[in-house]
Amino acid sequence: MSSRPLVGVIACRREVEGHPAHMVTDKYLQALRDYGLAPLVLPVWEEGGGLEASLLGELDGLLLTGSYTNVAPARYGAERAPQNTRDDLHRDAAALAWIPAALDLGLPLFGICRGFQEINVAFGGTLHQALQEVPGLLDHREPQGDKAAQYAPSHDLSILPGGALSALHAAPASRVNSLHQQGVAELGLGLRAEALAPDGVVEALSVEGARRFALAVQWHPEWQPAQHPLYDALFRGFAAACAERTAERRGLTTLIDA
Ligand SMILES: N[C@@H](CCC(=O)NCCCC(=O)O)C(=O)O
Repeated sequence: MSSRPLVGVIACRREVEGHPAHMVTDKYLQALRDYGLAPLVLPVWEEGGGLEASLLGELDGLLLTGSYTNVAPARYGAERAPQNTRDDLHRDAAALAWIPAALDLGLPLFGICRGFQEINVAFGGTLHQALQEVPGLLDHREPQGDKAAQYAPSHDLSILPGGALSALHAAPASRVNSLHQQGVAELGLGLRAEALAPDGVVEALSVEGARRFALAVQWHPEWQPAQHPLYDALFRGFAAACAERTAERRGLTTLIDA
């Protein structure tokens, strides 16, 4: 048996070569592997929410990745804005079923970009569908250029004191990349804002009262995490929580077997 904690990674459903497919870009899987974790891609289906939520109990962590698609506005009671054109209803169904199940199981939960937005919606929060159209807010979309330019840090970040993020990374400020059009409008009940962009947009959140790591960020820490102290701290914190869960799960298995 691998000693690496097993981390479920939500897939996106897209058409590939004319067929519906389940896919995750490699940088998410590679980052998990680099931090000592074993990623397992989880398929999503709209009917039944994909993989049965009870199977999450076989995992040591859950990663909700970024995606160019958006949570359907009907999921948070909004009309569709014209700038909001890309859905993945299969992923919406799976994410919104798995988030409460993962938290009930005490599974470490890490949300990135779309994953961050899904956690907010799962807790009853709402999203701005086009931040760049909201007076007073910055344009949070990626800069033009190659991937290195798009994923380079592009705005400041204030880390709020006394929270789960500041416990992982003590510096009160950082700079992060930014590749999103949507963002938190109202924060869901039971979530805590952990970091803010210069325009006040929530950039990181945690789940209050969660048994283990339950953090989500609007930026992309999976991009070269070892080169950025804040990104590195996030993956180290998630990996440590997953390892703790592995120890608990395997301890329980041994007790049941005895
Ligand atoms: N579509 C949402 C979420 C943005 C997001 O997750 N971007 C991912 C970019 C590709 C990647 O690096 O995985 C929005 O626009 O706000």
